[in-house]
Formats: sequence, C-alpha cells, structure tokens
Amino acid sequence: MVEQRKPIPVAEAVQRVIDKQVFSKTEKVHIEKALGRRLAEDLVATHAVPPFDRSPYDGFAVRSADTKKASRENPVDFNVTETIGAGAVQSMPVGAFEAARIMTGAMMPAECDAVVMLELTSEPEPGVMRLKRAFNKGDNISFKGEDAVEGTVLVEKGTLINPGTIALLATFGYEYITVAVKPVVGLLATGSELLEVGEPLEPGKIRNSNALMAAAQIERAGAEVKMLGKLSDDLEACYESVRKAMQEVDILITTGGVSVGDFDFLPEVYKRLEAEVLFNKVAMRPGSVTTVAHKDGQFLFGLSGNPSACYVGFELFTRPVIQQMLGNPKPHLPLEDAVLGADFTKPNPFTRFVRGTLAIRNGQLEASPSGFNKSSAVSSLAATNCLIVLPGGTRGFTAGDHVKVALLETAESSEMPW
Ligand SMILES: Nc1nc2c(c(=O)[nH]1)N[C@H]1C(S)=C(S)[C@@H](COP(=O)(O)OP(=O)(O)OC[C@H]3O[C@@H](n4cnc5c(N)ncnc54)[C@H](O)[C@@H]3O)O[C@H]1N2
Ligand code: MOO
Ligand SMILES: [Mg+2]
Repeated sequence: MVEQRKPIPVAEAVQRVIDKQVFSKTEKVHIEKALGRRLAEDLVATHAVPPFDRSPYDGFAVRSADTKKASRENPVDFNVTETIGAGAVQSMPVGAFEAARIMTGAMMPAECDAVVMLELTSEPEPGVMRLKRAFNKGDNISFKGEDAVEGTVLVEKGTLINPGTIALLATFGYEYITVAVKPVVGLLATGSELLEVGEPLEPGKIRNSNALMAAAQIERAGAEVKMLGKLSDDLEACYESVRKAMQEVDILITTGGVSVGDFDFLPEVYKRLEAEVLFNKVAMRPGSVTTVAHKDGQFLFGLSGNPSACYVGFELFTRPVIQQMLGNPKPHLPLEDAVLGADFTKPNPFTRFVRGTLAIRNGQLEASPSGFNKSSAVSSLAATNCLIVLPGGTRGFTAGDHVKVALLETAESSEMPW
C-alpha cells in the first residue's frame, strides 16, 4: 500500500520551518572581505562626520564680520596669511582683514566663520585677496557632525553589507568587522541516473544539474557550499552518507528520492535517523514532495529531484533558514504586486510558484512565465528572476490579472509573506 501523504498549506510549512530555533555564530573579517556579509553588530558612528568644521570649496577662509562692507563699488582687501591644504591645519591665527587660502576638505581656521570661493576673488597684488561682496557667518562651511552625529546607530545589526556600508565602516575605523558566520550547507544528490557535468550522456542517464544549481542558490543566499557528491539509489549508502554528512555541515540538502517510488529512500533514511519530519507534502506546485526534517538542532532539507521543484523548495524553505542563521530579521523572499504578462490557463488545486521573468512596464511590474512549466523543467530556470504566486483553485489566469511575485534577485527580504 502506497503511503498517503496529507498536504499542508505553504504558509504552515514555512512556519514549521522557521519556528525551529537556529544558532548563529559570529566572526571577525577584514573590511576588504566584508562585502555581502551580514553585520553581527550595530554600525555606530564612533565620531562626528565631518570630524571638524571644513571647507567645501577651494577658496579663502574669512571672518565674516570683515566682509560686511564689501561690495562691487567698495571692494575690501585681505592679507593672505598662509595656504591650508586638506590634511593640514592652520599654523597661525587669522586676524582682522586677513584670510587663509584654504582647499576643499581642509580644516577651518579657528577664527574664521565663512568660506569664499576662489572664483569670487581677485588678487590685486601677491599675498592680497580682493572681495566684492559680503558673507554671513556659516556661509560655505561643512559643519562638524552635519553628516553623522557621534554615537548614532547608522546601520543595524543583521543588515547586508553593501558598498555604502563599506564606506561607513572605513570612515569609522572598523578594520575588522563582526559578521555572522556563513552556515555551511552540504549538498548530496541522489539518483542512479546521475552523471557528472563532464561525463558524456548515456542511455537512461542525465547530468546532475540540481547540485550545481542548488550550490549557486546557496551562494546567492549568502551561505557556504559543501559539495558532497552524488549517491546511487541504495538505502544503506544513502543512510550512511547522510549520517556522515550531518557531522560535516550545518544544514544538509539532499535532492531526489523523497517521493513514493521504489528507489525514493529519503523517507526511510529520516526514519532510521529518528529525525522529526516537519512535513513531507506541501500544497504547492512544483515541490509538493519537499520534505523537511530536523534532528538535534540540524535541518535536513529533502528537496525534490525534479529541477524546478528543487529550485522552488530551496527558495521557500532553505533560504529563510540560512537568512535566520545569518541574523537577518526578515528572512523571506520579498513579495510584490505585479501584473501577469501572459495567460496561464492550467488550473491546479495547489498554490503554484510559476518561474517568472520580471519587466517594468509604465512603472508597473509585469511578470511572465519564463518558459516550459513542468516540475521537471530546467529550460525555464535561466530566465527566472521571480516566482509568480498563483493561488490554487479551479480557474486559470489571464494576462493582465493582478498577481503576487516573490523576487529572487534582490538584496531585499521580507517578514513572513505567505
Ligand atoms: N506515484 C507518485 N509519483 C510521483 C509523485 C507522487 O506523489 N506519486 N510525486 C511526483 C512529484 S510531484 C515529484 S516533484 C517527483 C519527485 O521525485 P523525487 O523527489 O523522489 O526525485 P527522484 O525520483 O529522485 O527524481 C525525480 C526526477 O528528477 C530527476 N533528477 C533527480 N535528481 C536530479 C539531479 N540531481 N539533477 C537533475 N535531475 C534530477 C530524476 O531523474 C527524475 O526525472 O516525483 C513525482 N512522482
Ligand atoms: O513535488 Mo512536484 O514538483 O509538485 O511536481
Ligand atoms: Mg522519486
């Protein structure tokens, strides 16, 4: 008698996964290696930015009071005390009707409260600056702290480090940064039909595309991949390999062997391991047979062998766990409103996650199915940058319908969207 599995809704399946406690570890990395990592500590302004009042122009620092009577008819002359370049500080005071030549980024002389752009001045004789208009206190000064105030949290813990974050980290002297350790995700592909990428095709066989696809998804999700090879459909070998692999990784993904076929051994492997199976049937297409098990704090993702199902199962269930382990408080794919770009007439009782391609038309997101749509499809995956979420039911969908799309190629993420 074939086992009857009871499908659970997607939202419930995702919830069961993220309800499990995950551990997060932190490590220090050099700033040059920090891009794409997640901050494990708040980024705090350790000093004001700018750290001192400075000139935003190449020009002259003046005491504004001395300029009050300057006009086109009545120019005022200033003796130039010295030249202050960026990085230098004044070496002498600026007295009445004196000015310091100053360059962009240089620290203001203490006595001065305005800067005059070079273009507004003339030099009637060497060492003299002539001015034909008045300036107010504070004109053309970049004030200490105008950009960031000391002590402010500028980027919160859990945020992805982008080039702008790197600029801030460098500004505040964070040479080594505390980031979340990337979880190591092991990949075991099961199936006696599988060939290596470099092998020629043989009758009945196909190349193992899932492992490399999932490896790329793991990297896109910010984790570390451990390739553990492929297994033929043999229960003992599967059990031993899974058991051993669990010692070596934080999360284990297997592909294939989770359905009800004679050679689908993962259900038996979970039983032997005495792992808790969170679910083995989800009311979704593709990926309905996705199975998630949990043993001693460790996740075992039994992704489907069918490439599109494997892809979707990873994005819905594995990605959020990785994101949680990386400290992301919003571990899920972001869900947006879009308009369907083409008909999708095939109804299904289960929620569909159609692999889709996004375009922006007149400021509106438009999502079209990216190609051949079976769970076994591989050809449509390359153009996939979103999953079009079509609720289950008896009707198909037509171009122009309003749909939700889960975005795959963005640094954004969301709280529970399902
Ligand atoms: N009687 C039933 N049959 C099936 C059911 C069912 O409920 N009752 N579910 C179907 C669904 S839905 C899916 S999805 C598949 C899932 O199968 P498995 O996860 O057990 O995967 P396999 O049987 O090992 O392989 C399925 C398919 O995928 C190909 N494959 C496997 N591994 C790879 C790989 N690494 N790279 C590329 N392609 C791979 C494999 O050759 C098969 O064609 O079961 C349905 N059947
Ligand atoms: O697990 Mo399947 O992908 O629903 O065809
Ligand atoms: Mg199978």
